[in-house]
Amino acid sequence: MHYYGTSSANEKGHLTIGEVDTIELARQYGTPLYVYDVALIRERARGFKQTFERLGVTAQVAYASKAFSSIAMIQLIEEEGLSLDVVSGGELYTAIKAGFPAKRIHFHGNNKSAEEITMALDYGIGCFVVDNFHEMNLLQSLCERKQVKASILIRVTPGIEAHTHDYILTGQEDSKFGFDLHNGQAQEALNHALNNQSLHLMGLHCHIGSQIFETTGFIKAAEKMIQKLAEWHEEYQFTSEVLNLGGGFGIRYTKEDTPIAPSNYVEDIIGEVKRMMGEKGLNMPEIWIEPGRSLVGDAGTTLYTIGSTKEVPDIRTYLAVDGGMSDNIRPALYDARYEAVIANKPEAKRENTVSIAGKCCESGDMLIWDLPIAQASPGDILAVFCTGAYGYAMANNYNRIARPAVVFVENGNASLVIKRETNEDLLRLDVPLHKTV
Ligand SMILES: Cc1ncc(COP(=O)(O)O)c(C=O)c1O
Ligand SMILES: N[C@@H](CCCC[NH3+])C(=O)O
Repeated sequence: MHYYGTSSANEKGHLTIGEVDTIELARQYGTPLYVYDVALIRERARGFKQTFERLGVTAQVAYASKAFSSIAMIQLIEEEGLSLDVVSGGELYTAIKAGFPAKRIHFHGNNKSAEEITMALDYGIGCFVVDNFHEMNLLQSLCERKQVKASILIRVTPGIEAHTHDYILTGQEDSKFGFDLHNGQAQEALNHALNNQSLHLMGLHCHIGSQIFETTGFIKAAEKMIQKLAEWHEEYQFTSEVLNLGGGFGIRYTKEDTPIAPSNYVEDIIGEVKRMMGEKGLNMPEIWIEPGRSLVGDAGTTLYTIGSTKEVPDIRTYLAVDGGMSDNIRPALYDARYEAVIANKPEAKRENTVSIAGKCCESGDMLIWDLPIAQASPGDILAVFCTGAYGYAMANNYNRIARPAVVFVENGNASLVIKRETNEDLLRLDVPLHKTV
């Protein structure tokens, strides 16, 4: 049994997180329920920050809030002194409502609308990560109209094939994101930005993908960007104030996953960046990174109540829970793997093998195939680990299933940070037939 963060078993033999009994949580808040181990999020945040401090490198660690965004989550990130990456008007609005300092917000996205850009300019955010020429022109004209100047990074695709699922690859040449670094697009973007009074070009950004275990891809991407920076320094006297290396650091979901510690990712990559910048005779820029999954992924656990069972003789046993692809679409979307235990007896011998089915009307709604598990009965609580990133964030109302609640636990206390949706909530945007609005 692999216990993450502050997880443990108490004297009743129940799984605890943040010194709170998960069975009590299930009873009090209902299931499905996302439970976040706040101490583990703090530990991860501090780990990233302190590594940069130890290396003597000026840095911004921007939490990629797409992994999990809520008012409380953003406030926690602010408490830990990180910056924030947002990718939509909704994430930006959440951040502002959470009281997050606009100057430490970086705005991403491959198709930001005029409304979103206007909103970001009005809030006075710190940086736009410009993805394409359409956005560059739009941003420029909106800045001119408002008589303001925007700080920008240019997002480049360095042509790196990281080893991860195809759907979460982003740095390869054939990608919808960013300016190609090698076919002249990035240079054209640089020229455009440098010749524009409304834009202040701070540097380059790249993000090669997600759930990556090796540092080689990050280092190769950095090498390609540094090579370009050296060429542009010579040709345009352009000095990059910032080099943003994106996020993508992998985490352990199952025993097959072998990530390195977050601090080691940073040490390895930054060591090489320093060396390469020195080799090219360039000043070390401020380094920005954007971890999402590695800050919150293993801090999240989903609690479900076990319901029906179906035996397919000589083939398998299906055990159904009261959630599924509506609260965790990752197995269906990426063939993602998870581990789980029965939370009321995490230490019990796992002598059975079952497959955990969701309750959606979809054969593909399977959370875990062939899970070794203790004897389970209806009413037992199943805890699925590592659902903290892209779990709630990608939750949906398929089959009109209401989205679960989210609680934060820390030092023996639990607090509700997102309420459970109700059936009434599901109707709040509906307009009855023949009624005009
Ligand atoms: C631009 C960018 N930055 C950061 C992230 C966060 O990635 P992860 O959650 O893998 O750290 C993503 C998502 O892959 C991204 O697209
Ligand atoms: N949502 C994806 C990762 C995409 C990250 C955003 N660029 C996942 O669950 O793994």
